[in-house]
Amino acid sequence: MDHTEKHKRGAFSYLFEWAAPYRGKCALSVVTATLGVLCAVVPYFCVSKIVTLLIAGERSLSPYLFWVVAAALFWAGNYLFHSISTTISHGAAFAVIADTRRRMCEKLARLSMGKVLARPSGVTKNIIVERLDGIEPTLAHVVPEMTSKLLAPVAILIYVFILDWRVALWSLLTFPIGMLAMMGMRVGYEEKYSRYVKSGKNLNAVAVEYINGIEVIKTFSQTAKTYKKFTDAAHESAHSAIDWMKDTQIFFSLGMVVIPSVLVSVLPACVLFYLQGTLPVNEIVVIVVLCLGMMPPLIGAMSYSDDLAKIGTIVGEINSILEDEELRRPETNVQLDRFDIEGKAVRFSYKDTEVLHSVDFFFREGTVNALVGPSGSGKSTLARLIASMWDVTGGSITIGGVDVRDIPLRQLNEMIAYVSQDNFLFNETVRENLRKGRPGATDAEVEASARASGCHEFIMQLEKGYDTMVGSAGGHLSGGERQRLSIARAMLKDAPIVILDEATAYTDPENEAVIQNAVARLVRGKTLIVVAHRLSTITDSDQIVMVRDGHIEAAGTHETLLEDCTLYRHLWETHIGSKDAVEVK
Ligand SMILES: Nc1ncnc2c1ncn2[C@@H]1O[C@H](COP(=O)(O)OP(=O)(O)OP(=O)(O)O)[C@@H](O)[C@H]1O
Repeated sequence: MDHTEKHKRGAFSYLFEWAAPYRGKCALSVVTATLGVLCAVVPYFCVSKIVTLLIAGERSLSPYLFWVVAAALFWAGNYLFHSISTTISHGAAFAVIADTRRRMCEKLARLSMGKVLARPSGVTKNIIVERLDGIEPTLAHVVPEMTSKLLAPVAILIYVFILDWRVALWSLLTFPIGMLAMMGMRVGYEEKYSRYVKSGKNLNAVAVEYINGIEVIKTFSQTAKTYKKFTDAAHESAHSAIDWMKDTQIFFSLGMVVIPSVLVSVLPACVLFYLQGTLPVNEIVVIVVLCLGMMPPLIGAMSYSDDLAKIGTIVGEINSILEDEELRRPETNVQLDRFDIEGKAVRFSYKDTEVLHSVDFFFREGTVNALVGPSGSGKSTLARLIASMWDVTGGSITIGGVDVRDIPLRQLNEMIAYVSQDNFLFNETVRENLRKGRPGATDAEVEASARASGCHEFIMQLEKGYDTMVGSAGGHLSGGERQRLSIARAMLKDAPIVILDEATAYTDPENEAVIQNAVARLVRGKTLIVVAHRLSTITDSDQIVMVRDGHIEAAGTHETLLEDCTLYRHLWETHIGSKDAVEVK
Protein backbone atom coordinates (compact mmCIF):
# COMPACT_ATOMS: atom_id res chain seq x y z
CA MET A 1 0.00 0.00 0.00
CA ASP A 2 1.29 3.44 -0.82
CA HIS A 3 1.98 5.81 2.04
CA THR A 4 -0.45 8.40 0.71
CA GLU A 5 -3.32 5.92 0.89
CA LYS A 6 -2.23 4.40 4.16
CA HIS A 7 -2.07 7.72 6.01
CA LYS A 8 -4.98 9.52 4.39
CA ARG A 9 -7.21 9.22 7.43
CA GLY A 10 -4.54 9.76 10.00
CA ALA A 11 -2.98 12.90 8.50
CA PHE A 12 -4.00 15.15 11.36
CA SER A 13 -2.93 12.68 14.01
CA TYR A 14 0.55 12.72 12.43
CA LEU A 15 0.57 16.51 12.30
CA PHE A 16 -0.39 16.71 15.98
CA GLU A 17 2.29 14.15 16.83
CA TRP A 18 4.97 16.17 15.00
CA ALA A 19 3.70 19.39 16.59
CA ALA A 20 3.52 17.87 20.09
CA PRO A 21 6.54 19.82 21.46
CA TYR A 22 4.82 23.05 20.37
CA ARG A 23 1.32 22.12 21.61
CA GLY A 24 1.23 25.11 24.00
CA LYS A 25 2.05 27.55 21.20
CA CYS A 26 -0.54 25.99 18.89
CA ALA A 27 -3.22 26.25 21.58
CA LEU A 28 -2.27 29.86 22.29
CA SER A 29 -2.49 30.71 18.59
CA VAL A 30 -6.00 29.17 18.42
CA VAL A 31 -7.09 31.16 21.50
CA THR A 32 -5.70 34.47 20.19
CA ALA A 33 -7.10 33.84 16.70
CA THR A 34 -10.53 33.20 18.24
CA LEU A 35 -10.30 36.42 20.25
CA GLY A 36 -9.33 38.21 17.03
CA VAL A 37 -12.32 36.88 15.10
CA LEU A 38 -14.71 37.68 17.95
CA CYS A 39 -13.28 41.20 17.99
CA ALA A 40 -13.92 41.38 14.25
CA VAL A 41 -17.59 40.44 14.69
CA VAL A 42 -18.35 42.89 17.51
CA PRO A 43 -18.10 46.04 15.29
CA TYR A 44 -20.99 44.68 13.18
CA PHE A 45 -23.00 44.40 16.37
CA CYS A 46 -22.02 48.01 17.22
CA VAL A 47 -23.10 49.18 13.76
CA SER A 48 -26.48 47.44 14.20
CA LYS A 49 -26.86 49.24 17.51
CA ILE A 50 -26.10 52.60 15.86
CA VAL A 51 -28.65 51.95 13.11
CA THR A 52 -31.22 50.93 15.72
CA LEU A 53 -30.56 54.19 17.60
CA LEU A 54 -31.04 56.14 14.36
CA ILE A 55 -34.33 54.38 13.64
CA ALA A 56 -35.46 55.06 17.19
CA GLY A 57 -34.71 58.80 16.56
CA GLU A 58 -32.06 59.11 19.28
CA ARG A 59 -30.80 62.75 19.27
CA SER A 60 -28.01 62.72 21.90
CA LEU A 61 -24.43 62.10 20.75
CA SER A 62 -23.07 60.03 23.64
CA PRO A 63 -24.74 56.63 22.82
CA TYR A 64 -23.54 56.93 19.21
CA LEU A 65 -20.08 57.84 20.41
CA PHE A 66 -20.03 54.86 22.75
CA TRP A 67 -20.79 52.38 19.95
CA VAL A 68 -18.40 54.06 17.50
CA VAL A 69 -15.51 53.91 20.00
CA ALA A 70 -16.41 50.32 20.90
CA ALA A 71 -16.44 49.36 17.19
CA ALA A 72 -13.06 51.01 16.63
CA LEU A 73 -11.50 49.38 19.70
CA PHE A 74 -12.74 45.92 18.78
CA TRP A 75 -11.64 46.37 15.16
CA ALA A 76 -8.14 47.28 16.42
CA GLY A 77 -8.31 44.27 18.78
CA ASN A 78 -9.03 42.07 15.78
CA TYR A 79 -5.75 43.10 14.12
CA LEU A 80 -3.80 42.89 17.37
CA PHE A 81 -4.96 39.35 18.20
CA HIS A 82 -4.61 38.24 14.58
CA SER A 83 -0.98 39.41 14.47
CA ILE A 84 -0.19 37.74 17.81
CA SER A 85 -1.85 34.52 16.65
CA THR A 86 -0.14 34.43 13.27
CA THR A 87 3.29 35.20 14.78
CA ILE A 88 2.91 32.36 17.28
CA SER A 89 1.47 29.87 14.77
CA HIS A 90 4.15 30.59 12.16
CA GLY A 91 6.87 30.23 14.81
CA ALA A 92 5.44 26.84 15.78
CA ALA A 93 4.88 25.74 12.16
CA PHE A 94 8.43 26.54 11.03
CA ALA A 95 9.86 24.87 14.16
CA VAL A 96 7.85 21.71 13.38
CA ILE A 97 9.08 21.82 9.76
CA ALA A 98 12.70 22.24 10.90
CA ASP A 99 12.37 19.34 13.39
CA THR A 100 10.71 17.08 10.83
CA ARG A 101 13.30 17.96 8.17
CA ARG A 102 16.09 17.07 10.62
CA ARG A 103 14.37 13.76 11.46
CA MET A 104 14.04 12.97 7.76
CA CYS A 105 17.74 13.59 7.19
CA GLU A 106 18.68 11.48 10.20
CA LYS A 107 16.33 8.79 8.97
CA LEU A 108 18.09 8.63 5.60
CA ALA A 109 21.32 7.80 7.42
CA ARG A 110 19.59 4.87 9.16
CA LEU A 111 18.22 3.37 5.95
CA SER A 112 20.13 0.82 3.95
CA MET A 113 21.88 2.21 0.87
CA GLY A 114 19.44 0.14 -1.19
CA LYS A 115 16.50 2.09 0.23
CA VAL A 116 18.27 5.41 -0.28
CA LEU A 117 19.31 4.63 -3.86
CA ALA A 118 15.85 3.30 -4.76
CA ARG A 119 14.54 6.87 -4.63
CA PRO A 120 16.13 9.30 -7.12
CA SER A 121 17.94 12.10 -5.27
CA GLY A 122 15.70 14.74 -6.91
CA VAL A 123 12.63 13.00 -5.49
CA THR A 124 14.11 12.79 -2.00
CA LYS A 125 15.00 16.48 -2.15
CA ASN A 126 11.50 17.30 -3.42
CA ILE A 127 9.91 15.54 -0.43
CA ILE A 128 12.30 16.99 2.15
CA VAL A 129 12.08 20.55 0.83
CA GLU A 130 8.89 21.29 -1.15
CA ARG A 131 6.45 18.67 0.18
CA LEU A 132 7.39 19.26 3.80
CA ASP A 133 6.83 23.00 3.32
CA GLY A 134 3.28 22.00 2.36
CA ILE A 135 2.36 21.46 6.03
CA GLU A 136 2.98 25.14 6.79
CA PRO A 137 -0.46 26.44 5.64
CA THR A 138 -2.21 23.78 7.72
CA LEU A 139 -0.19 24.34 10.89
CA ALA A 140 0.18 28.11 10.62
CA HIS A 141 -3.25 28.98 9.18
CA VAL A 142 -5.76 26.15 9.12
CA VAL A 143 -5.39 25.07 12.75
CA PRO A 144 -5.72 28.52 14.40
CA GLU A 145 -7.60 30.50 11.78
CA MET A 146 -10.06 27.97 10.44
CA THR A 147 -11.02 26.91 13.97
CA SER A 148 -11.56 30.51 15.05
CA LYS A 149 -13.25 31.57 11.83
CA LEU A 150 -15.79 28.78 12.19
CA LEU A 151 -16.44 29.67 15.83
CA ALA A 152 -17.45 33.27 15.04
CA PRO A 153 -20.34 32.41 12.66
CA VAL A 154 -21.50 29.78 15.16
CA ALA A 155 -21.57 32.46 17.90
CA ILE A 156 -23.52 34.82 15.60
CA LEU A 157 -25.93 32.05 14.65
CA ILE A 158 -26.65 31.31 18.32
CA TYR A 159 -27.37 35.02 18.87
CA VAL A 160 -29.69 35.13 15.84
CA PHE A 161 -31.46 32.02 17.20
CA ILE A 162 -32.05 33.93 20.45
CA LEU A 163 -33.42 36.93 18.50
CA ASP A 164 -35.63 34.94 16.13
CA TRP A 165 -35.32 31.17 15.65
CA ARG A 166 -37.22 31.24 12.32
CA VAL A 167 -34.71 33.60 10.67
CA ALA A 168 -31.86 31.56 12.13
CA LEU A 169 -33.20 28.45 10.40
CA TRP A 170 -33.55 30.38 7.12
CA SER A 171 -29.94 31.51 7.42
CA LEU A 172 -28.87 27.85 7.28
CA LEU A 173 -30.58 27.30 3.93
CA THR A 174 -27.54 27.97 1.74
CA PHE A 175 -25.22 25.93 3.92
CA PRO A 176 -26.11 22.45 2.57
CA ILE A 177 -25.80 23.71 -1.03
CA GLY A 178 -22.36 25.10 -0.27
CA MET A 179 -21.35 21.86 1.47
CA LEU A 180 -22.47 19.87 -1.58
CA ALA A 181 -20.22 22.07 -3.73
CA MET A 182 -17.32 21.47 -1.35
CA MET A 183 -17.97 17.73 -1.44
CA GLY A 184 -17.96 17.93 -5.23
CA MET A 185 -14.49 19.44 -4.98
CA ARG A 186 -13.30 16.48 -2.89
CA VAL A 187 -14.41 13.92 -5.51
CA GLY A 188 -11.21 12.63 -7.09
CA TYR A 189 -9.19 15.39 -5.40
CA GLU A 190 -6.62 13.02 -3.86
CA GLU A 191 -5.93 11.29 -7.18
CA LYS A 192 -5.57 14.57 -9.06
CA TYR A 193 -3.38 16.14 -6.41
CA SER A 194 -1.35 12.90 -6.16
CA ARG A 195 -0.78 13.03 -9.91
CA TYR A 196 0.43 16.63 -9.55
CA VAL A 197 2.75 15.62 -6.67
CA LYS A 198 4.03 12.60 -8.61
CA SER A 199 4.74 14.69 -11.69
CA GLY A 200 6.53 17.25 -9.49
CA LYS A 201 8.73 14.49 -8.06
CA ASN A 202 9.50 13.21 -11.55
CA LEU A 203 10.39 16.73 -12.71
CA ASN A 204 12.78 17.08 -9.79
CA ALA A 205 14.38 13.69 -10.51
CA VAL A 206 14.80 14.46 -14.22
CA ALA A 207 16.15 17.96 -13.50
CA VAL A 208 18.77 16.59 -11.07
CA GLU A 209 19.69 13.82 -13.54
CA TYR A 210 19.99 16.38 -16.35
CA ILE A 211 22.27 18.63 -14.30
CA ASN A 212 24.40 15.74 -12.98
CA GLY A 213 24.70 14.22 -16.44
CA ILE A 214 25.34 17.49 -18.29
CA GLU A 215 28.93 16.44 -19.11
CA VAL A 216 27.75 13.22 -20.79
CA ILE A 217 24.91 15.05 -22.52
CA LYS A 218 27.33 17.59 -23.98
CA THR A 219 29.88 14.93 -24.93
CA PHE A 220 27.40 12.71 -26.72
CA SER A 221 25.30 15.54 -28.10
CA GLN A 222 22.20 13.97 -26.60
CA THR A 223 20.72 17.29 -25.68
CA ALA A 224 17.60 16.94 -27.81
CA LYS A 225 16.76 13.50 -26.47
CA THR A 226 17.50 14.25 -22.86
CA TYR A 227 15.92 17.66 -23.17
CA LYS A 228 12.77 15.93 -24.41
CA LYS A 229 12.72 13.84 -21.23
CA PHE A 230 12.97 17.10 -19.30
CA THR A 231 10.35 18.98 -21.33
CA ASP A 232 7.96 15.99 -21.11
CA ALA A 233 8.35 16.04 -17.33
CA ALA A 234 7.80 19.81 -17.26
CA HIS A 235 4.70 19.51 -19.45
CA GLU A 236 3.23 16.71 -17.35
CA SER A 237 3.85 18.78 -14.22
CA ALA A 238 2.07 21.78 -15.76
CA HIS A 239 -0.82 19.73 -17.18
CA SER A 240 -1.42 17.81 -13.98
CA ALA A 241 -1.57 21.16 -12.12
CA ILE A 242 -3.98 22.62 -14.69
CA ASP A 243 -6.22 19.49 -14.62
CA TRP A 244 -6.25 19.51 -10.85
CA MET A 245 -7.14 23.21 -10.72
CA LYS A 246 -9.69 22.97 -13.53
CA ASP A 247 -11.65 20.14 -11.92
CA THR A 248 -11.65 21.55 -8.42
CA GLN A 249 -11.85 25.30 -9.00
CA ILE A 250 -15.47 25.35 -10.18
CA PHE A 251 -16.70 23.57 -7.02
CA PHE A 252 -14.37 25.58 -4.83
CA SER A 253 -15.65 28.89 -6.26
CA LEU A 254 -19.26 27.73 -5.95
CA GLY A 255 -18.75 26.83 -2.29
CA MET A 256 -16.95 30.11 -1.63
CA VAL A 257 -19.90 32.05 -3.09
CA VAL A 258 -22.82 30.02 -1.72
CA ILE A 259 -21.82 29.27 1.88
CA PRO A 260 -21.21 32.87 2.98
CA SER A 261 -24.26 34.23 1.13
CA VAL A 262 -26.61 33.85 4.09
CA LEU A 263 -28.33 37.14 3.24
CA VAL A 264 -29.83 35.54 0.13
CA SER A 265 -32.14 33.48 2.34
CA VAL A 266 -32.22 35.74 5.40
CA LEU A 267 -33.39 38.98 3.67
CA PRO A 268 -36.58 37.58 2.04
CA ALA A 269 -37.41 35.81 5.32
CA CYS A 270 -36.98 39.06 7.28
CA VAL A 271 -39.19 40.96 4.82
CA LEU A 272 -41.86 38.24 5.00
CA PHE A 273 -41.91 38.19 8.82
CA TYR A 274 -41.92 42.02 8.88
CA LEU A 275 -44.95 42.12 6.57
CA GLN A 276 -46.65 39.55 8.80
CA GLY A 277 -45.88 41.88 11.69
CA THR A 278 -43.95 39.22 13.60
CA LEU A 279 -40.46 40.76 13.30
CA PRO A 280 -39.76 44.37 14.34
CA VAL A 281 -37.57 46.49 12.09
CA ASN A 282 -34.84 47.06 14.72
CA GLU A 283 -34.31 43.26 15.02
CA ILE A 284 -34.14 43.01 11.22
CA VAL A 285 -31.35 45.59 11.24
CA VAL A 286 -29.40 43.70 13.91
CA ILE A 287 -29.84 40.37 12.09
CA VAL A 288 -28.89 41.73 8.66
CA VAL A 289 -25.78 43.51 9.95
CA LEU A 290 -24.71 40.43 11.92
CA CYS A 291 -25.22 38.23 8.86
CA LEU A 292 -22.91 40.61 6.98
CA GLY A 293 -20.40 40.08 9.81
CA MET A 294 -20.70 36.33 9.35
CA MET A 295 -19.44 36.47 5.77
CA PRO A 296 -15.75 37.40 6.09
CA PRO A 297 -14.93 34.63 8.62
CA LEU A 298 -16.94 32.10 6.61
CA ILE A 299 -15.12 33.03 3.40
CA GLY A 300 -11.84 32.84 5.32
CA ALA A 301 -12.68 29.41 6.73
CA MET A 302 -13.75 28.09 3.31
CA SER A 303 -10.52 29.22 1.68
CA TYR A 304 -8.63 26.62 3.73
CA SER A 305 -10.61 23.67 2.38
CA ASP A 306 -8.04 23.31 -0.41
CA ASP A 307 -5.18 22.98 2.11
CA LEU A 308 -7.21 20.44 4.06
CA ALA A 309 -7.78 18.35 0.95
CA LYS A 310 -4.05 18.27 0.21
CA ILE A 311 -2.80 17.35 3.64
CA GLY A 312 -3.39 13.57 3.35
CA THR A 313 -1.14 13.38 0.28
CA ILE A 314 1.52 15.61 1.82
CA VAL A 315 1.69 13.64 5.07
CA GLY A 316 1.82 10.40 3.04
CA GLU A 317 4.82 11.71 1.09
CA ILE A 318 6.63 12.74 4.28
CA ASN A 319 5.92 9.36 5.85
CA SER A 320 7.28 7.56 2.80
CA ILE A 321 10.65 8.61 4.25
CA LEU A 322 9.93 8.84 7.98
CA GLU A 323 8.28 5.40 8.12
CA ASP A 324 10.57 3.58 5.70
CA GLU A 325 11.98 0.39 7.16
CA GLU A 326 15.34 1.03 8.80
CA LEU A 327 18.35 -1.21 9.16
CA ARG A 328 17.47 -2.84 12.49
CA ARG A 329 20.18 -2.05 14.99
CA PRO A 330 20.29 -1.91 18.79
CA GLU A 331 20.70 1.42 20.60
CA THR A 332 23.22 0.44 23.27
CA ASN A 333 26.89 0.03 22.41
CA VAL A 334 28.36 -3.45 22.58
CA GLN A 335 31.69 -4.32 24.17
CA LEU A 336 34.27 -5.14 21.48
CA ASP A 337 37.82 -6.03 22.48
CA ARG A 338 39.15 -7.11 19.10
CA PHE A 339 38.52 -6.20 15.47
CA ASP A 340 38.78 -9.46 13.51
CA ILE A 341 36.21 -9.54 10.71
CA GLU A 342 34.63 -12.83 9.78
CA GLY A 343 32.05 -13.72 7.14
CA LYS A 344 30.20 -17.03 7.28
CA ALA A 345 28.11 -18.28 4.34
CA VAL A 346 27.47 -14.65 3.34
CA ARG A 347 24.84 -14.23 0.66
CA PHE A 348 23.67 -10.95 -0.82
CA SER A 349 21.17 -9.89 -3.48
CA TYR A 350 20.50 -6.49 -4.99
CA LYS A 351 16.73 -6.79 -5.33
CA ASP A 352 16.29 -10.27 -6.89
CA THR A 353 19.76 -10.87 -8.27
CA GLU A 354 22.15 -12.69 -5.94
CA VAL A 355 25.68 -11.33 -6.37
CA LEU A 356 27.43 -13.03 -3.42
CA HIS A 357 26.86 -16.76 -3.11
CA SER A 358 27.66 -18.12 0.35
CA VAL A 359 31.15 -16.70 0.83
CA ASP A 360 33.40 -17.26 3.88
CA PHE A 361 36.30 -14.99 4.81
CA PHE A 362 38.40 -14.04 7.78
CA PHE A 363 40.40 -10.82 8.19
CA ARG A 364 42.58 -10.96 11.29
CA GLU A 365 42.88 -7.84 13.43
CA GLY A 366 45.79 -5.63 12.47
CA THR A 367 46.39 -7.26 9.07
CA VAL A 368 46.30 -5.90 5.52
CA ASN A 369 43.77 -7.72 3.33
CA ALA A 370 43.18 -7.17 -0.36
CA LEU A 371 40.09 -8.06 -2.35
CA VAL A 372 40.93 -8.64 -6.00
CA GLY A 373 39.10 -10.13 -8.95
CA PRO A 374 37.47 -9.33 -12.27
CA SER A 375 35.14 -6.39 -12.65
CA GLY A 376 31.64 -7.08 -11.32
CA SER A 377 32.78 -10.08 -9.26
CA GLY A 378 31.43 -8.61 -5.98
CA LYS A 379 34.46 -6.99 -4.26
CA SER A 380 32.84 -3.62 -3.55
CA THR A 381 29.64 -5.33 -2.45
CA LEU A 382 31.60 -7.32 0.12
CA ALA A 383 33.31 -4.15 1.37
CA ARG A 384 29.94 -2.35 1.67
CA LEU A 385 28.43 -5.24 3.62
CA ILE A 386 31.27 -5.06 6.14
CA ALA A 387 30.58 -1.33 6.51
CA SER A 388 26.91 -2.33 7.07
CA MET A 389 25.50 -0.20 4.27
CA TRP A 390 23.27 -3.10 3.36
CA ASP A 391 22.25 -6.14 5.40
CA VAL A 392 23.36 -9.57 4.22
CA THR A 393 20.52 -11.63 2.78
CA GLY A 394 22.03 -14.85 4.18
CA GLY A 395 24.80 -15.90 6.58
CA SER A 396 26.51 -13.38 8.83
CA ILE A 397 29.39 -10.92 9.14
CA THR A 398 30.92 -10.48 12.58
CA ILE A 399 33.39 -7.96 13.97
CA GLY A 400 35.23 -9.16 17.07
CA GLY A 401 32.76 -12.08 17.19
CA VAL A 402 29.66 -9.78 17.24
CA ASP A 403 27.24 -9.78 14.30
CA VAL A 404 27.34 -6.34 12.63
CA ARG A 405 23.53 -6.28 12.87
CA ASP A 406 23.90 -6.32 16.66
CA ILE A 407 26.19 -3.28 16.68
CA PRO A 408 24.56 0.18 16.82
CA LEU A 409 25.13 2.07 13.55
CA ARG A 410 26.82 4.95 15.36
CA GLN A 411 29.30 2.60 17.04
CA LEU A 412 29.97 0.81 13.76
CA ASN A 413 30.51 4.11 11.95
CA GLU A 414 32.99 5.14 14.62
CA MET A 415 35.04 1.98 14.22
CA ILE A 416 35.12 1.87 10.39
CA ALA A 417 36.73 4.40 8.06
CA TYR A 418 35.40 3.72 4.58
CA VAL A 419 36.85 5.34 1.47
CA SER A 420 35.12 4.53 -1.80
CA GLN A 421 36.05 5.14 -5.42
CA ASP A 422 33.89 8.22 -5.75
CA ASN A 423 34.07 9.66 -2.31
CA PHE A 424 31.89 12.68 -1.89
CA LEU A 425 33.23 16.05 -0.85
CA PHE A 426 30.88 18.74 0.44
CA ASN A 427 30.83 22.24 -1.01
CA GLU A 428 32.81 23.56 1.94
CA THR A 429 36.44 24.41 2.55
CA VAL A 430 39.19 21.80 2.29
CA ARG A 431 39.66 22.07 6.05
CA GLU A 432 35.98 21.47 6.87
CA ASN A 433 35.85 18.53 4.47
CA LEU A 434 38.84 16.94 6.17
CA ARG A 435 37.39 17.67 9.60
CA LYS A 436 34.33 15.55 8.73
CA GLY A 437 36.63 12.61 9.57
CA ARG A 438 36.80 13.77 13.20
CA PRO A 439 34.58 16.78 13.97
CA GLY A 440 36.54 17.76 17.10
CA ALA A 441 39.96 17.72 15.37
CA THR A 442 42.14 20.83 15.73
CA ASP A 443 43.53 22.65 12.68
CA ALA A 444 46.95 21.18 13.52
CA GLU A 445 45.54 17.64 13.52
CA VAL A 446 43.74 18.26 10.22
CA GLU A 447 46.97 19.48 8.65
CA ALA A 448 48.98 16.61 10.10
CA SER A 449 46.60 14.13 8.51
CA ALA A 450 46.80 15.98 5.18
CA ARG A 451 50.62 15.94 5.33
CA ALA A 452 50.69 12.22 6.16
CA SER A 453 48.35 11.48 3.24
CA GLY A 454 50.45 13.50 0.80
CA CYS A 455 47.83 16.25 0.33
CA HIS A 456 49.48 19.20 2.06
CA GLU A 457 51.53 20.32 -0.95
CA PHE A 458 48.67 20.50 -3.42
CA ILE A 459 46.38 22.06 -0.80
CA MET A 460 48.91 24.85 -0.24
CA GLN A 461 48.94 25.52 -3.97
CA LEU A 462 45.19 26.12 -3.99
CA GLU A 463 44.05 29.74 -4.02
CA LYS A 464 43.24 29.91 -0.31
CA GLY A 465 45.03 26.80 0.91
CA TYR A 466 43.00 24.93 3.51
CA ASP A 467 40.28 27.59 3.27
CA THR A 468 39.60 26.96 -0.43
CA MET A 469 36.04 25.94 -1.24
CA VAL A 470 36.11 22.59 -3.06
CA GLY A 471 33.00 23.25 -5.18
CA SER A 472 29.88 21.16 -5.49
CA ALA A 473 30.81 17.50 -4.86
CA GLY A 474 34.47 18.60 -4.90
CA GLY A 475 34.10 19.69 -8.55
CA HIS A 476 36.92 22.29 -8.30
CA LEU A 477 39.47 19.52 -7.66
CA SER A 478 40.89 16.78 -9.85
CA GLY A 479 39.77 13.17 -9.36
CA GLY A 480 43.13 12.27 -7.81
CA GLU A 481 43.02 15.28 -5.45
CA ARG A 482 39.52 14.36 -4.34
CA GLN A 483 40.63 10.82 -3.59
CA ARG A 484 43.67 11.92 -1.63
CA LEU A 485 41.49 14.26 0.45
CA SER A 486 39.07 11.39 1.06
CA ILE A 487 41.92 9.25 2.32
CA ALA A 488 43.21 12.07 4.55
CA ARG A 489 39.70 12.49 5.91
CA ALA A 490 39.43 8.76 6.67
CA MET A 491 42.87 8.73 8.26
CA LEU A 492 41.92 11.61 10.54
CA LYS A 493 39.10 9.46 11.82
CA ASP A 494 41.69 7.07 13.26
CA ALA A 495 39.25 4.13 13.22
CA PRO A 496 40.46 0.58 14.02
CA ILE A 497 39.08 -0.76 10.71
CA VAL A 498 39.91 0.91 7.39
CA ILE A 499 38.23 -0.05 4.11
CA LEU A 500 39.68 1.42 0.92
CA ASP A 501 37.49 0.60 -2.07
CA GLU A 502 39.56 1.43 -5.17
CA ALA A 503 40.64 4.47 -3.23
CA THR A 504 43.64 5.17 -5.43
CA ALA A 505 41.96 4.44 -8.77
CA TYR A 506 42.37 7.99 -10.12
CA THR A 507 45.82 8.52 -8.73
CA ASP A 508 48.91 8.70 -10.95
CA PRO A 509 51.70 6.19 -10.19
CA GLU A 510 53.88 8.80 -8.45
CA ASN A 511 51.16 9.92 -6.07
CA GLU A 512 49.95 6.38 -5.66
CA ALA A 513 53.32 5.49 -4.17
CA VAL A 514 53.03 8.49 -1.80
CA ILE A 515 49.58 7.40 -0.74
CA GLN A 516 50.59 3.76 -0.40
CA ASN A 517 53.42 4.73 1.96
CA ALA A 518 51.12 7.06 3.89
CA VAL A 519 48.44 4.43 4.16
CA ALA A 520 50.96 1.82 5.25
CA ARG A 521 52.16 4.12 8.04
CA LEU A 522 48.75 5.28 9.10
CA VAL A 523 47.03 1.93 9.23
CA ARG A 524 49.71 0.18 11.24
CA GLY A 525 47.96 -1.97 13.83
CA LYS A 526 44.56 -1.50 12.17
CA THR A 527 42.52 -4.01 10.20
CA LEU A 528 42.81 -2.87 6.59
CA ILE A 529 40.68 -4.09 3.69
CA VAL A 530 41.66 -2.82 0.25
CA VAL A 531 39.64 -3.38 -2.91
CA ALA A 532 42.25 -3.11 -5.65
CA HIS A 533 42.58 -3.42 -9.40
CA ARG A 534 46.28 -2.61 -9.60
CA LEU A 535 47.77 -5.80 -8.21
CA SER A 536 51.24 -4.28 -7.83
CA THR A 537 49.88 -2.11 -4.99
CA ILE A 538 48.82 -5.04 -2.83
CA THR A 539 51.55 -7.65 -3.25
CA ASP A 540 52.74 -7.10 0.35
CA SER A 541 49.29 -7.74 1.83
CA ASP A 542 49.02 -10.32 4.61
CA GLN A 543 46.12 -11.87 2.73
CA ILE A 544 44.83 -11.51 -0.81
CA VAL A 545 41.28 -12.73 -1.42
CA MET A 546 40.40 -13.58 -5.01
CA VAL A 547 36.68 -12.95 -5.73
CA ARG A 548 35.11 -14.38 -8.87
CA ASP A 549 31.43 -14.34 -9.87
CA GLY A 550 30.28 -13.84 -6.28
CA HIS A 551 32.44 -16.69 -4.91
CA ILE A 552 35.78 -16.64 -3.16
CA GLU A 553 38.09 -18.51 -5.47
CA ALA A 554 41.20 -18.47 -3.31
CA ALA A 555 42.89 -16.64 -0.45
CA GLY A 556 46.57 -16.41 0.48
CA THR A 557 49.68 -14.30 0.05
CA HIS A 558 50.91 -13.02 -3.30
CA GLU A 559 53.40 -15.84 -3.54
CA THR A 560 50.99 -18.66 -2.62
CA LEU A 561 48.31 -17.35 -4.98
CA LEU A 562 50.82 -17.08 -7.83
CA GLU A 563 51.50 -20.77 -7.28
CA ASP A 564 47.99 -22.05 -6.49
CA CYS A 565 45.48 -19.78 -8.26
CA THR A 566 45.37 -19.77 -12.06
CA LEU A 567 43.07 -16.72 -12.19
CA TYR A 568 45.38 -14.70 -9.92
CA ARG A 569 48.42 -15.73 -11.96
CA HIS A 570 46.60 -14.72 -15.13
CA LEU A 571 45.52 -11.33 -13.66
CA TRP A 572 49.06 -10.74 -12.40
CA GLU A 573 50.59 -11.50 -15.78
CA THR A 574 48.08 -9.22 -17.52
CA HIS A 575 48.79 -6.48 -14.97
CA ILE A 576 52.57 -6.78 -15.33
CA GLY A 577 52.14 -6.85 -19.12
CA SER A 578 50.09 -3.66 -19.19
CA LYS A 579 52.49 -1.97 -16.76
CA ASP A 580 55.44 -2.89 -19.00
CA ALA A 581 53.54 -1.58 -22.00
CA VAL A 582 52.93 1.74 -20.25
CA GLU A 583 56.57 1.98 -19.17
CA VAL A 584 57.87 1.15 -22.70
CA LYS A 585 55.71 3.94 -24.14
N1 LIG B 1 23.34 -0.77 -6.39
C1 LIG B 1 23.29 -1.87 -7.15
N2 LIG B 1 22.12 -2.34 -7.58
C2 LIG B 1 22.06 -3.45 -8.34
N3 LIG B 1 23.12 -4.18 -8.71
C3 LIG B 1 24.33 -3.77 -8.33
C4 LIG B 1 24.49 -2.59 -7.52
N4 LIG B 1 25.81 -2.43 -7.27
C5 LIG B 1 26.44 -3.44 -7.89
N5 LIG B 1 25.57 -4.25 -8.52
C6 LIG B 1 25.88 -5.48 -9.27
O1 LIG B 1 26.48 -6.38 -8.35
C7 LIG B 1 27.55 -7.08 -8.96
C8 LIG B 1 28.83 -6.90 -8.14
O2 LIG B 1 29.16 -5.53 -8.17
P1 LIG B 1 30.41 -4.97 -7.39
O3 LIG B 1 30.39 -3.48 -7.52
O4 LIG B 1 30.43 -5.53 -6.03
O5 LIG B 1 31.60 -5.58 -8.22
P2 LIG B 1 33.15 -5.25 -8.16
O6 LIG B 1 33.85 -6.55 -8.14
O7 LIG B 1 33.46 -4.32 -7.07
O8 LIG B 1 33.31 -4.53 -9.58
P3 LIG B 1 34.38 -3.41 -10.05
O9 LIG B 1 35.73 -4.00 -9.87
O10 LIG B 1 34.04 -3.19 -11.48
O11 LIG B 1 34.14 -2.21 -9.20
C9 LIG B 1 27.67 -6.54 -10.37
O12 LIG B 1 27.01 -7.45 -11.22
C10 LIG B 1 26.91 -5.23 -10.34
O13 LIG B 1 26.30 -4.98 -11.57
